[in-house]
Amino acid sequence: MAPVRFDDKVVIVTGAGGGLGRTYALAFGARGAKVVVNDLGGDRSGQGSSRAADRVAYEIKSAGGTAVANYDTVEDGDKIIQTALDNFGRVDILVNNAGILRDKSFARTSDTDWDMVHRVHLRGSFLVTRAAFPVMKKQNFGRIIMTSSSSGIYGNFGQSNYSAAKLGLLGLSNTIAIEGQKYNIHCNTVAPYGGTRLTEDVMPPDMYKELKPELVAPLVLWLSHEDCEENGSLFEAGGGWFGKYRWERAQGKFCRETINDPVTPEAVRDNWETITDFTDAHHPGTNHEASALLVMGLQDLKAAASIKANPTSSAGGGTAGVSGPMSALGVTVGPESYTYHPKDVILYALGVGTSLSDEDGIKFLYENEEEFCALPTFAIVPAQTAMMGGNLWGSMKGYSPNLSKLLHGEMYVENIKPLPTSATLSTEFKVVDVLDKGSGAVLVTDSYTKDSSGSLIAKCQWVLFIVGDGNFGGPRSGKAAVPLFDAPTRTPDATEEFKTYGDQAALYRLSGDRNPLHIDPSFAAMGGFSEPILHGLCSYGIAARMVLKRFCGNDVSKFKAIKTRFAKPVLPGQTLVTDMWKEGSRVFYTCRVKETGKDCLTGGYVDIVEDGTTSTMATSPSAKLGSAAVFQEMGKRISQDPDVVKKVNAVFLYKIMVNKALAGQWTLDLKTPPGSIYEGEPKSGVKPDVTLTLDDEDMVALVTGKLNPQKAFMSGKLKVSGNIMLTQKLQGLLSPSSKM
Ligand SMILES: CCCCCCC[C@@H](O)CC(=O)SCCNC(=O)CCNC(=O)[C@H](O)C(C)(C)COP(=O)(O)OP(=O)(O)OC[C@H]1O[C@@H](n2cnc3c(N)ncnc32)[C@H](O)[C@@H]1OP(=O)(O)O
Repeated sequence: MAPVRFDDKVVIVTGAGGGLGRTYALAFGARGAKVVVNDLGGDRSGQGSSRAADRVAYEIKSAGGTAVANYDTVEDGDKIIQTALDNFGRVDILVNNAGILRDKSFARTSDTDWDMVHRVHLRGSFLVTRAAFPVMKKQNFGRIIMTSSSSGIYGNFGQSNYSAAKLGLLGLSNTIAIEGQKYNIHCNTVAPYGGTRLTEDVMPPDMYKELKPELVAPLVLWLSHEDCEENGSLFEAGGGWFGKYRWERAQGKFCRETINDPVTPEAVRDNWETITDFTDAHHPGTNHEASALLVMGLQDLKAAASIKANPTSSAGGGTAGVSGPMSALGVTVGPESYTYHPKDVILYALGVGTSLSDEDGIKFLYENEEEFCALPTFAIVPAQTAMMGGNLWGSMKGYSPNLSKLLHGEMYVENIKPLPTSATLSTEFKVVDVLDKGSGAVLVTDSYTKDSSGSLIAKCQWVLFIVGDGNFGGPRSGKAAVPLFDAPTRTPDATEEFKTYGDQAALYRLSGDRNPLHIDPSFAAMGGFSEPILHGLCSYGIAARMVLKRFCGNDVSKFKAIKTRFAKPVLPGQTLVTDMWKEGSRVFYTCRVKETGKDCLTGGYVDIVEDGTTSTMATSPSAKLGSAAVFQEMGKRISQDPDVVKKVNAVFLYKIMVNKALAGQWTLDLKTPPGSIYEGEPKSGVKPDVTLTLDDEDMVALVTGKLNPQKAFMSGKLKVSGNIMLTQKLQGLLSPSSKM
C-alpha cells in the first residue's frame, strides 16, 4: 500500500505553535503538505504573545517542507483562510486545534471565563471552518478536524466552560459532516489525550510522559487523507491507541398503550428498569435512524388506539392470541378508497420510464391524446395507496414488521376491466397466507380493487418478504401464492434494454410507495443496503412495458395479467435487460441487471389476449402441475374434446380453469362471457359469484377428463358454494340425475 502523503494539499492547523497543533503541523509538512501554521502566540490562558508559529514553520522548512506562519486569532477565521489562499491558492485540510483553558469550579466560573473559552474553542472553530467551507465546496474536496475532549464527553471537575465548548464542537462537526457530504467535505472529531501544556498539571506525571502528542497525530493525518471515507465520527486517541465512539440507546418503552393515552411521571417511574435496560440496545448512527424507530413505535400506538376504539372492526383480523408473523394471517384492511386523475396516470408512466420518444409513448403521457390510457400495471397504484392509507401494518395486532427489512417478494396483477384514467376506486386487502422461509417471513396478501358501482377492476397479489423475521415455526409453503413459471431454455424471442436513471426511485415513489428504503440512505442502511434501492414495482412496470410493446403492440386491452418474483435488488441507475419468450397466449420473461449480470425478476409471465381469443389467467399454484404447457394443453382439451364438453358445460370448465385460483378456491364469474351456464343477467341483489373448491391434482384430472365431475361433486372433492340460486343450478348440473 502507498504511504499516506499530502503532496499538493494545503493544510491549516490552528493553535500550531506548540503541543498537539505543532505535532500535527510537523507531521503534515513531513508528508508533503503545504502548511499554514496558525498561532496567536498566547499562553494557555490566552494571554501574552510569542513567535511560536514562526518557529514551527521554520522547523517544517528546515526539514524540506513548505510552511507559512500566521498570527491571526481564530475569531478572524477569514484572515487565516486568506493567508492560505494568498500563499498556496487553496485550502484542503483544516485542523481546528486552537484552545485555551480558564479552569474554575462551576460556582466560581465568571462570565469572562465562560465567554473566553467558548470564543476560542467553539466560536473560533466555527469562524475558521465557515471561511474554509466555500473554498472546499468549490474544490469538491475538504477534510475538517474538530478537537473535542474527554472532559466534554464525560465532564471534568473545574472545566464546565471547557466541557461545554468541547462537546459543542461535536455537535458542530456532526452537522458539518451531513452538509459537507455531497461536496466530498468530511468532518470528524478527535478527543485526544495528549501530554501538552493544557494537560500537564491535570494528569499523573508518569502518564503525562506517555501521552505524547506524536502518538495522536497519525489518526488526525489519516482522517484528513483523501482516501479516508470516515465522516461525522468521534474518536478518542492517546498513547498510540485509537477508538471510535457510537451512541447507544436502550430499547426503551412507550409509557402509554395507545396514542390517545396520557403519559404520567408514575408510568415513567414504574417502567424505569426497561427504560434504562441496555439489553439489545440500538446504535442509531443518524437522526433519521433514531427517529425512524420512534415513528414506527408511534404508528403502533396509533393502530392500538383504533383497535381499542373499535374492537369489533374487521381491520386487524388476525389470528387471535397469536403473536409474531403468524398473527398477520387473515388480517383484512379496507375497503379504502383512492381518487386519482390523469396526472397520476402520467406520473406513474414516467416513473416506470415511459418517454415521448417511445413508440406510442404519447398515449401514456398526454391526457388530450385520443388514445390516452393507463399502463396495465397502473392497477397497483390505487391498491397500494389505499392499503398504505388503511395501515395494514397497524392492523396487525401481534406483529410489527421492520419496514427497512420489508422487501417486495413477488407480484401478480390481473386486469379484470379497463383501468379508467381518472376514478375513485376502493380496495380491500387480506393476508391469505403466512410462510416461514427461515431467512424471512413471507406474507401473501390479496387485494381487490372495485369501482364505485362495485364492479371488480383489478385483482392483485402482493408477496412480501420480511428479512430476518423467519424461524417462527410457521409452514414453509402454502397454496395461496399465484405460481411462478420458469422461462423456456431456448433463445429469447425478444430482448429489450432500459437504463434506469439515478433519480428513478425518487420519481417512482411519487406514485404512492413512499417507503424511505428507496430514498433515505440511513433508512436503507438499517435494512443492510449500502444505498437506497429501486422499488421492485418500478422494475416490474419497466419489464411490463417491454412486453406490452413487443407482444401487445402497446394495446393495453391485450395485456391481461402479469406475475414475477423479485430475486435481487436493483439500484437506481442500473440497466435492466428483459428477455421474452412467447408460448401461446403467455409471454414468459426474465429481467437481469446488465452491470452485474444478475437476474432481478424471475419466474415471470404476462398473459395476453390474442386476436379473437380470450385470455388465459394464471392458474393454480403447484409445481406438480408442471409448466405452462400443461395448462395450454388443458385449454385445448376443453375446447376440442367433445367428451369433456358433454360431461359438463364447457364454459363452466373453461371458467374453472381460466379464473384466478387463490388458496385452492376457484372463482367462477357467471357474468362474462355471454353464453355461460347462467343465462341472462342475475336478478337484482343477486351476487353473480360462485366459488368452487377443488384440489389441484383433481382439477387437472377433471379438466383432462380423468375425473368425472359428477363423481367429484358427489364424493365431496368438488365443492360449490356462494349465491344460493346459482349454486343450486350448478349442483343440478353436477348431480347424476341432470341431463347433460
Ligand atoms: C401490500 C402492499 C405492500 C407494498 C410494500 C412495498 C414495499 C416496497 O417498498 C419494498 C420494495 O420494493 S423492495 C425492492 C424489491 N424487492 C427486492 O429487491 C427483493 C429482492 N429479493 C431478494 O433480495 C431475495 O430474494 C430475498 C432477500 C427476498 C430472499 O433471499 P434469501 O433470504 O437468500 O432467500 P433464498 O435462500 O433465496 O430462499 C429462501 C426461501 O425464500 C423463498 N424466496 C426467495 N426469494 C423470494 C421472494 N422474492 N419472494 C418470495 N419468496 C422468496 C425461496 O423460494 C425459498 O423458499 P423455499 O425453500 O420454500 O422454496
